[in-house]
Amino acid sequence: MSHPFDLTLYLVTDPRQTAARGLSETVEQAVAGGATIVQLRDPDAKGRALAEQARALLTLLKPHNIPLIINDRVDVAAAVGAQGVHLGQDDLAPAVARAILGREAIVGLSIGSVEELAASDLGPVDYVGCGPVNATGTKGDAGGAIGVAGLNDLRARIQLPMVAIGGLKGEDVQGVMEAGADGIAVVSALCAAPDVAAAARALKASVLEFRRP
Ligand SMILES: Cc1ncc(COP(=O)(O)OP(=O)(O)O)c(N)n1
Ligand SMILES: Cc1nc(C(=O)O)sc1CCOP(=O)(O)O
Ligand SMILES: [Mg+2]
Repeated sequence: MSHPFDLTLYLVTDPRQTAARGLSETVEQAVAGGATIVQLRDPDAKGRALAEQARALLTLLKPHNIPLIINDRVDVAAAVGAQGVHLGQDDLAPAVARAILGREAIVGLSIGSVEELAASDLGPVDYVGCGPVNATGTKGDAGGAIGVAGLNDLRARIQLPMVAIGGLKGEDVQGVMEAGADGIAVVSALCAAPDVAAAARALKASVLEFRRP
């Protein structure tokens, strides 16, 4: 049984977009506004630097009982005792992450198409991240936008908790939630917002308003 988690409002961090405000300050404000889960994503960071960032975020998130997910780096997640890891189709396989991190770890997997779904072992997976729903400037190697229709298609085939990701703004929330997502994962809508807490509050209220009963 993995740590409890709530996909309602999933903050994914980005080193460029948090540079001015600072990583910890950005995460703190997002949590104040209602972010329910946080992923540390810094694809260019070396392991030691990533581990230091992760430890700082764990200290910050612990009193709020909010899980920290490490993007890609199962070794760093294990080293710092993070609650989970998010893996893509080219990262370590979920079964390997599960074997390393144990049964309590939250293991997320990216699925961007029916073909990727067919090639994936969802047995060791706790939730899926589906997208990009829209075009995004945050991830240079993201696949083509799948839109709400693509999300609908994946929802019909996947029983696991699902978070939608990719270019999501307030105006997209109704569509992705009506397609059956359990929440939204965002980088720029929070990290680049002038008021992170206010942006988080507004996004979360919208997710809760439009979530399927
Ligand atoms: C919640 C969530 N969903 C999808 C991704 C993308 O993961 P991946 O495809 O491995 O790409 P990178 O983020 O590693 O560049 C994610 N990170 N989080
Ligand atoms: C990290 C990530 N993964 C994606 C996927 O489709 O798997 S899109 C993405 C970046 C999302 O950033 P923004 O909210 O700024 O568009
Ligand atoms: Mg990855």
